[in-house]
Amino acid sequence: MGSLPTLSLEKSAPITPRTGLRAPSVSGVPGCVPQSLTPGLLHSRSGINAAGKTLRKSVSINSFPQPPRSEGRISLPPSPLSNGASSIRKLKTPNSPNYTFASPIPNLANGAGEGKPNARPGQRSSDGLISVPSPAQSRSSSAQDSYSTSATQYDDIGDLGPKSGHGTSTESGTSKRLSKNDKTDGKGNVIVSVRVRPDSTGQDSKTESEWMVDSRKFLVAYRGKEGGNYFYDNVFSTNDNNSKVYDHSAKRLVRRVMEGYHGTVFAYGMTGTGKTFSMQGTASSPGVIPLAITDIFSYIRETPSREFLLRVSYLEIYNERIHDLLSMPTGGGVGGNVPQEEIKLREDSKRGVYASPLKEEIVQSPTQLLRVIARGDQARRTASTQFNSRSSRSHAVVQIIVESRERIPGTAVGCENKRGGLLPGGVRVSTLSLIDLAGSEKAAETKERRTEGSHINKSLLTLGTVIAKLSDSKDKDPKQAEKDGKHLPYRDSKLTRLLQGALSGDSLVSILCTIQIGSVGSGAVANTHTSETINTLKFASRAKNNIVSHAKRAEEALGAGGDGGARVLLERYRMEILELRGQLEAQAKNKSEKTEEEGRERDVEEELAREREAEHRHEEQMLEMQLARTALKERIDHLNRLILSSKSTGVNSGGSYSALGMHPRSSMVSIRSVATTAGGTSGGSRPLLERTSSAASTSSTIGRRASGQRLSGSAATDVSPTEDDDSVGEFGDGIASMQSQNKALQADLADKNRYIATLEKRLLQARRASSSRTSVALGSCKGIMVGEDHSVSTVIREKDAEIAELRARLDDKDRMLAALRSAARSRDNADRVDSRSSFRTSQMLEPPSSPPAMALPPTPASSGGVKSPGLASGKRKSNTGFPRTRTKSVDEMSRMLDEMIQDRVESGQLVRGNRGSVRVAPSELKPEPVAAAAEPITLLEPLQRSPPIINEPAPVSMEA
Ligand SMILES: Nc1ncnc2c1ncn2[C@@H]1O[C@H](COP(=O)(O)OP(=O)(O)OP(=O)(O)O)[C@@H](O)[C@H]1O
Repeated sequence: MGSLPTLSLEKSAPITPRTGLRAPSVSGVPGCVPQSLTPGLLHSRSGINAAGKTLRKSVSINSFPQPPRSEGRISLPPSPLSNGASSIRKLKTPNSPNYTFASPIPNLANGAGEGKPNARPGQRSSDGLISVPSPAQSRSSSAQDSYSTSATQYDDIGDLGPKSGHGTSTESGTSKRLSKNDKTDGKGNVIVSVRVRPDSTGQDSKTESEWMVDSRKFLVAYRGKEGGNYFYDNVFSTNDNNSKVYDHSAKRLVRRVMEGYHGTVFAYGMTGTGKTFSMQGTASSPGVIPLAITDIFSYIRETPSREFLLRVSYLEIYNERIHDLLSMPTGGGVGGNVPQEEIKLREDSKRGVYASPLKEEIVQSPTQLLRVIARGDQARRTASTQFNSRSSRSHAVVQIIVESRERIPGTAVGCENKRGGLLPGGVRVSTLSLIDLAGSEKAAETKERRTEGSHINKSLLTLGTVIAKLSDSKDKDPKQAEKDGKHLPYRDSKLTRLLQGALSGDSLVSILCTIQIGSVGSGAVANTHTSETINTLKFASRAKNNIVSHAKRAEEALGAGGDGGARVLLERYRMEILELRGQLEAQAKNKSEKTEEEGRERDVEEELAREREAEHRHEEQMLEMQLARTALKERIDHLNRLILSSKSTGVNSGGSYSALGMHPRSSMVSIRSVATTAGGTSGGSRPLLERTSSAASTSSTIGRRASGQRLSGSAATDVSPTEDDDSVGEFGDGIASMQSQNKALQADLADKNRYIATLEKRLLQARRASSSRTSVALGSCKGIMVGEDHSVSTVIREKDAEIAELRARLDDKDRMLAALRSAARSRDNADRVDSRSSFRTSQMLEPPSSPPAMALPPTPASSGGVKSPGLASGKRKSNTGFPRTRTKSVDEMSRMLDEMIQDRVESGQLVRGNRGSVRVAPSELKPEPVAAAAEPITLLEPLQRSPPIINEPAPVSMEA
């Protein structure tokens, strides 16, 4: 109209954020019976209808107050709702002969026919529903009070209930039905509904008498100035609740969106007429958005043959700027915004026009989706206006993007075929846009409201203009018309730009226009209200007439490539899942291989360690055995020498004196070997060495010839066995030699005991170590150490046997030693007797001039009967420092002894050997003393490893 009325506006309250779904400010609507229009009652009643009562819906056009002129008033842009009248044909007034209020609707005043008019096929029942059975596939919504009756039809839907007879007509007085071409020209894809909001005051109003709302005829009629009949796809009376509105205007569209079509539902109307109430509803009466969400998830549940992925975005266009409501802090409101990256509208050949960058949240449940939307509602701008204390000051657009893909039977996530991870058919993407437009308003008090109103009105005006121009190109493809130079001003506002796809035919469209025809206050306000209502009705009519939708099912995007494909999250996620699964499998494979390799390495290392340990143990055992064997061998040699020495003592003594020269040497050898063998393990090494020197000194004491040579260093060991044979006792001092011999033997005995103790100790240690290792080995590695354990135990047994044997030999030696001591004592006694007699004899006889050759050992020094220099000169000096007088008497005694021996040889009592040795003649042998010594020799026979020293077969003879 171009002029704005001067209105007495309420003071605008500051803009506050919404709190989600709002409770209705008007109660008493549910439960009301549908209005019915009875001509007789048109002028009698108004306001909210009560149960069982009819409503007056029209008043006399003459009583309607004229709107005030607006000259010189606020220069807000003209309301688009009042600006499009010129572009459409004028409605006929109620005076038109075709317009009648005398509809064949039964009088419901008596209640007889309440809700049950004489329904004819194809006509609505009293509640406004078409009496057509629901199609078989029609699903009942899970929302309360949902209906299963189809509300409209779409171009490719042959199975939906026919409703084509109830279209729209703006021809006054003519209930023009949709032509049969509606189905083919795409009009069936556009649903236009009008909802009448109940009067908030409940007061009678003259304006109501001028209106007639017949939901059964889909008619809104105005009898005032510029009056006419308006037919739509749906007309919802004040009694119709949100559920019914949804079922008839959006339910089918939502289903089609789930099947792959794009769908747009938007609410249009003057401020405060119930757009937000219809779109959002309340907790007790959910609106289009929550009911659509419920149906979306119901559809997903009922369609196991496909898999779905849902994303949601929420934006608002406020003052011609796009804001992302999901990225804004809740409760921000105007002035409380944090700076956002500017969101621009872009166009894509596959996506059409879209806002970017825009946050999209993936949702998996109705509750989650509702929470996301409620969060966006919190951030949406609202303010108090003249007609609405919580007026939406922006256009709000909820977009639910539905991705779906056919699911191959038997394949769940993770069981995809290996053919590149793609399933036949690809992914289908469709979008459901649910738009709550800001309400147009005529004037505003504050500058802020005026600015908002200016932008709101401008965008709504552009929307009206676009729709009006669509009429001119409705016989053409809108895109083709665009090419032909038919300019459609989509770009003149963000709203029309965003709705371009829907308006140009790519989408199924459902437009819900809200009006209020009740009392709205003063006459001026009422006039404005009526004007806006008429403009809304005209907008709805134009939309129904002009928008032609050629919506087609969205193509399925194959793969993740391309512009469209890149946006298909379902496919991207699938590819990502496949990729991640591949990585996981590769990692698991690597891990298992690594584990196996580590296990193998560990096994090899353990095996090596075991081998090393076994080798080490074996070496230790070998070393111990070697040591023990060496010690035993040397000990055995030593014992053998001792035995032989004792034997040779008996043999070489010739019944007189033992050849003690053997003892020092044997002792030295054995002691040295023991010391060497025992090494550091024996604490007795020092005493043994000391013993060596003492033995040497003892030897030197009793040594007769060149004892310095014999006792010096290794010379002792250089003495050949031949020499031993002839090394008879050369000392005349039998007492000293026997004592020395006894001492040496005792020392040897002590050494022997010590050595055996050491051996036992070592064997014990070896046994312990072996047993502990064996037990460990058996515990950790059964069966592996059995052989070793067996060998170790064998060794231990052998050692035990050797020890037992050694002990037996030791006992033998002890016995032999006792026998020797006994023999020595007997000999001492005999020697003392002989010495005394010899001394007496020497006093009576002249000593011989030459030493007896027979008694000398066949040493190099004495071989050939040559006297030693010492002996010859009579100046031999003992190494041990014996007094010369003593040496001399010994010499004399020896000489005498030699003479005596010579005498006995001559008398046949003694027999001289080939090499100068003497022995008792067989006839003179006395068997008893030999037994003690002979037995050990026999016992020790197995130990003799060196050849016997005794060359002569003569038995051992020891004088008692
Ligand atoms: N059909 C209805 N039944 C009951 N109450 C209604 C109905 N329609 C709207 N109302 C109430 O009217 C008031 C205004 O409604 P609503 O905010 O939905 O209007 P609007 O068209 O969205 O206004 P605006 O454009 O200013 O945002 C709310 O309190 C709402 O509860």
